Amino acid sequence: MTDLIRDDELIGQGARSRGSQGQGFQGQGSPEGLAGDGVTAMAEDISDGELALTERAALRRVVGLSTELADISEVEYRQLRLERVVLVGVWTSGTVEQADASLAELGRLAETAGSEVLEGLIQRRDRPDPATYIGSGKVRELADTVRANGADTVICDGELSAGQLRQLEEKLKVKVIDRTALILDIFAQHARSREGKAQVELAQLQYLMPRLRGWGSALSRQAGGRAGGAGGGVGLRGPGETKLEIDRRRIHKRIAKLRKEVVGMDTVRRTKRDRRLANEVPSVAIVGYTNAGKSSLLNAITGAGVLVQDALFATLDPTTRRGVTPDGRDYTLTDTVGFVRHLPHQLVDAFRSTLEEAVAADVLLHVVDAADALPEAQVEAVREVLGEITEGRDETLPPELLVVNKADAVDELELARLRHVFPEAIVVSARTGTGVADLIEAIADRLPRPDVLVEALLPYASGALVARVHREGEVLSERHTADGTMLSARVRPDLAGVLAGFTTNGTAG
Ligand SMILES: Nc1nc2c(ncn2[C@@H]2O[C@H](COP(=O)(O)OP(=O)(O)OP(=O)(O)O)[C@@H](O)[C@H]2O)c(=O)[nH]1
Ligand SMILES: [Mg+2]
Repeated sequence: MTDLIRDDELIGQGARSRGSQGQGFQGQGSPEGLAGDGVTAMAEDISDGELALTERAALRRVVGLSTELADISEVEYRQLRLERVVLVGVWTSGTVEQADASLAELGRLAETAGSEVLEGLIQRRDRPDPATYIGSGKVRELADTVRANGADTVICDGELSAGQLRQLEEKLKVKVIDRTALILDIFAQHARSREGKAQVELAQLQYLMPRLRGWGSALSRQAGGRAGGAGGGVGLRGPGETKLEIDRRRIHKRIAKLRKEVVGMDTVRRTKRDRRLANEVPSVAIVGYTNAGKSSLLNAITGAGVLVQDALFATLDPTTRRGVTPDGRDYTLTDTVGFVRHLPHQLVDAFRSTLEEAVAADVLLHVVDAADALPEAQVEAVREVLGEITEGRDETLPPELLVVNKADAVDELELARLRHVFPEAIVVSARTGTGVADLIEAIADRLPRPDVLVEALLPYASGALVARVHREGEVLSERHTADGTMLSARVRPDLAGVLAGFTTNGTAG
């Protein structure tokens, strides 16, 4: 970011100055910035299931290098190839802080997608201009900013129509994408599982359908237009330019096929889940805003090595790990894809099955980032999407356990404020471990209790069964007698059935 541009209507976004808690634009390792702090921070424990972003980014970079610019050095390449973007937002309602935070977030999203953010502009308007998103007079100022900074892409903080995108591109002579395309692009880069990839492609095609005619044409006329070619750059990866050119019917067909695939994969996952449910292992789902520290908390609670990165949408595939309560009961803990303000509805639809799984858990662990500029807005955005998922169904959301994370990253004053705003929340730091023990207790408290009271005398030869009662049930008393272990416990019906085989005199019934 360079200087602010300020006048009555066009308000510069001094995003760098907002970066005190690592929420600004600087220092966040973008996928291209391979030596960035985010990347090194996660280097130690990456589970097999989720290979590092580093690897994906590296691959992407090498591909570009070999196909386009094989004869120049990597540094030169990166300067040429990295999108240099200018952000622009229309501020229609809310406070100036909210408008700033939205654009700062757009900047982090852009960096996550591998772009370099040069400048951010916000225009105060009652509503976006139907033709050019920002007012036509301001388009010229934006064009000047673009030229002055040598930018090659403009990213708009909203969802634009095909007409708006086309007109802006014609006037600005650079590629124009919107927030939705950017988020879809990040998802396309990050999706790893077959299901995740299908879900993202589906969402991208649904986004592209109404925009097929026109958008991008302004640029393809330009010599070396960046919207075309291999990879297409930010906002145009995934289905990409070649698929843009196939006709609607074929896209429709592809969408139908993907839908079917997603449904099929959903069935597989449901079966797995049902198997878990049949075992009646209680489940906890971690939900929350992207980068709130969900994966870090999963690691802190279970000791798992799930990918953690200071990048948005590091996690796209739900990961399930085993957790144990302090009194030894098992439960499952599932990490989920993060939420973001204005999560494209195409993505909500595409990820519905994944999110539904979270919503079917016994407890929702809702993680909020204390160090965010607007933690309350994070909570609101997450609850909104969760509400959308259960909308029109008689299913209700599981009880929510709100967790304020990154307590180490804010001062006492802000912590006190958050405690006041969210009196029910548990305040933790996944990084230092503060509060994690309390959190584990709180989870244990909220898990459904096994409800069949049994007394059984288990012969010493049945040590494995004793261990199982400890793991799955709640042991009320345990005595070692001459005949075996005398247990009084609350267990779930299936285990009660097994234990019914043992009378209190220790013989199998
Ligand atoms: N200071 C501080 N940083 C934290 C804490 N917990 C997580 N972080 C950092 O926050 C960033 C995001 O953490 P993740 O666990 O990947 O967050 P996430 O919610 O899983 O993010 P996505 O999967 O991208 O949605 C990483 O850089 C973490 O190191 C904490 O308690 N304190
Ligand atoms: Mg994560």
